[in-house]
Amino acid sequence: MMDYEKIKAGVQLMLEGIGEDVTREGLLETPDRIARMCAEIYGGLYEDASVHLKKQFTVERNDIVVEKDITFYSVCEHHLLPFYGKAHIGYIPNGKVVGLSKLARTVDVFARRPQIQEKLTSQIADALEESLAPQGVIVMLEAEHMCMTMRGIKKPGSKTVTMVTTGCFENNFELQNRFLSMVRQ
Ligand SMILES: Nc1nc2c(ncn2[C@@H]2O[C@H](COP(=O)(O)OP(=O)(O)OP(=O)(O)O)[C@@H](O)[C@H]2O)c(=O)[nH]1
Ligand SMILES: [Zn+2]
Repeated sequence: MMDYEKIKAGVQLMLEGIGEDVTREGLLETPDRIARMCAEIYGGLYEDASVHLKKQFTVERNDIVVEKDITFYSVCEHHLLPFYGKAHIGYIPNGKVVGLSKLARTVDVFARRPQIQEKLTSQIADALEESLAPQGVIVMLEAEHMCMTMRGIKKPGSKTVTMVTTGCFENNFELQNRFLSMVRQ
């Protein structure tokens, strides 16, 4: 599990490093606050998506399922700054579906870790692929990276869009376009 004492010591060192007075009132509890926050924003490190995807329902028809505009917050592993936006997930079942909330839970399991957007996108797709064995999965993420906006190149409003396809969505542009038009509706 997470080592709160290490996190607190690290935060204290960083504050000292930037020249802050760690004994002033406003900062006194900050290492502890950040340790508690880490449990929340990096809690996905201790979660297994397959637990959420275990319960499945049988369906008679294998029509496309799309869950779109799933808000997510993650942290870029290069700068530890937030990136956040919307996840859109589509799949074509193979006789089984999962509860809709479980798609959003799967996004959270992988978003709540130090991440890069490409890996987050493929981890979501792989988890669905493995647990559900559908005919195909498509995952698209659109996000703003604070390391691109508040520092460095400073390009507010720029969006990073990533997409991963598996199975029947791979190289099938008609199916991909169907998903995209449902997402854009
Ligand atoms: N591929 C990818 N890159 C990311 C993501 N989040 C942040 N980055 C980039 O990671 C790169 C790290 O580059 P470095 O050159 O090592 O770091 P840096 O000097 O801080 O880079 P600048 O942001 O250009 O100032 C930057 O180009 C970031 O824009 C992500 O989710 N995916
Ligand atoms: Zn970054």
